[in-house]
Amino acid sequence: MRITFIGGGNMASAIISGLCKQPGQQISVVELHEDKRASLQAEFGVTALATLPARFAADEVVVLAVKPQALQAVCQQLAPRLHGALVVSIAAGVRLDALSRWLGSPRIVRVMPNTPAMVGKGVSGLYAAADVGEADRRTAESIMQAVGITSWLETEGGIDDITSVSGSGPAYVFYFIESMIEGACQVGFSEQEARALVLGTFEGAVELARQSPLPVATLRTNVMSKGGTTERAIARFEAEGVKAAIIAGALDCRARSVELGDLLSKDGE
Ligand SMILES: NC(=O)C1=CN([C@@H]2O[C@H](COP(=O)(O)OP(=O)(O)OC[C@H]3O[C@@H](n4cnc5c(N)ncnc54)[C@H](O)[C@@H]3O)[C@@H](O)[C@H]2O)C=CC1
Ligand SMILES: O=C(O)[C@@H]1CCC=N1
Repeated sequence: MRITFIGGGNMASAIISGLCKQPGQQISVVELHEDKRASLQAEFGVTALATLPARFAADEVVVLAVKPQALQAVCQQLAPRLHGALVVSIAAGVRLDALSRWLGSPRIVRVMPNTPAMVGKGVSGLYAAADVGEADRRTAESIMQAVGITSWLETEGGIDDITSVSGSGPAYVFYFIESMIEGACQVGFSEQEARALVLGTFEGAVELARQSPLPVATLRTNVMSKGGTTERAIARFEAEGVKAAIIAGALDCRARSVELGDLLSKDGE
């Protein structure tokens, strides 16, 4: 498969990193910054270009991986060069009606990936309009399955929903990890020890949650002895509204995705 990424930043690098381990992929990246082009080429062996190719072919895939705010201009440059190539957009917020208007093509799949794609543990949501063919759906799905698990969404609003869970979710988890590392350092562990202890604890807890038939809340209460140490920690989390804040943050995240859609799916100047 010939795949060209437009934008070679954090998310594109994460997907490329997983994808280039698969045989038979011809991957190119169009990236404005020379230093990023050099490192993408050196790290992943991909072809890195400073400008868009003159034309694509109908059997190629173009992945839009620039910031949502840059997308309209990129689509307008791409439109005369597409020649029927399949477009996969990973941009948050920007909706299919705007993308198809800017690209002059309805052959588009929207994908909401996440950065653990870099280690083959990505979670991606996909959505396409009803008139996008089965072969194009399978192509987009196979790209994302090369770097993790995929889930088709029934409505375009599902992309906003999944952004607030798995798209942005790694940042929530890293925030929790950062906080636990800071706590461990305050107890007296070195940064290195704290990192190993916290990451080991996360890995163990996730694996236990995955393998256990018990609800996650029961796994939590199983750690909390009556009158013990964990109970004291969780009581503080509850008193400080940690759970409520995480839920509210996820809802704010979803609202921002809708808001970006309202702002960016209009035609700019
Ligand atoms: N970072 C994440 O965890 C996720 C990001 N996304 C989406 O992925 C897209 C990219 O996000 P990031 O990778 O985080 O941003 P980024 O800023 O790291 O990467 C964007 C890249 O596009 C390049 N660029 C800008 N204009 C260009 C142009 N005209 N031609 C070629 N390259 C151009 C920039 O130099 C930059 O390297 C966004 O639309 C975002 O909504 C989606 C899911 C998760
Ligand atoms: O923060 C953002 O807007 C992007 C979309 C999902 C994760 N990062």
